[in-house]
Amino acid sequence: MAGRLIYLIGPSGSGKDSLLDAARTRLAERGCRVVRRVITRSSEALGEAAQGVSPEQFAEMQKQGAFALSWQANGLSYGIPREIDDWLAAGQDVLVNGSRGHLHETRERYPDVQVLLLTVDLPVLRQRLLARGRESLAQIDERLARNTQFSENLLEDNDAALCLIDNSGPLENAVERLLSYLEGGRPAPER
Ligand SMILES: Nc1ncnc2c1ncn2[C@@H]1O[C@H](COP(=O)(O)OP(=O)(O)O)[C@@H](O)[C@H]1O
Ligand SMILES: O=P(O)(O)OC[C@H]1O[C@H](OP(=O)(O)OP(=O)(O)O)[C@H](O)[C@@H]1O
Repeated sequence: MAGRLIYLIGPSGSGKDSLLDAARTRLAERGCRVVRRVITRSSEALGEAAQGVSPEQFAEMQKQGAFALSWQANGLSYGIPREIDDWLAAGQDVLVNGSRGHLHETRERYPDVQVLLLTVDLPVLRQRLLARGRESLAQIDERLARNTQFSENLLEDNDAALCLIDNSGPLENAVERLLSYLEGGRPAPER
């Protein structure tokens, strides 16, 4: 049986990278692969979460068909290596740090994709982006503005296939909800 493609989305700063990092070992124990993305952001070049490449390298990789999915956002290009198709075909679950903006295309290519939306209360989100200190104030405001565009649409769609995980509290709570989702198909109810 084919594995499940699980597509984790959420606002910038909602904790997608943190959640995947914190859950990495336990996900591996359950046979779930976390995709290492290709990003035109050099500071992530050494991280487990991403391979940093130049825009030229990215364009070349894209031309060679290296990506199963790819998108542009926040001035960066992101690619999901096409190896995920082999993993899925071999029955492995695959977790992707995805893009809200690319959800439609992802669903077209992978109709059975399972979508997890990570949410954080707005004041907490702003604080976390400021504390992360990776972007300038102007960039943070751009990211927060990008949220309004997506969050309302996603939540108003009343999309039954969308599963929500709140990360306004301790990260460990979100980790537990992610893992119980993987075990049962749906996370335990919010406490
Ligand atoms: N549950 C949490 N409690 C406190 N801080 C968190 C929590 N989750 C994430 N953070 C912090 O919030 C910031 C944004 O998280 P990050 O994983 O980079 O988000 P994303 O990948 O969605 O942009 C980081 O500085 C991270 O350490
Ligand atoms: O369409 P959106 O949902 O807005 O997503 C755009 C991109 O932003 C995030 O990446 P990244 O981890 O580089 O950014 P972040 O840490 O600020 O979330 C996300 O994983 C997408 O690749």
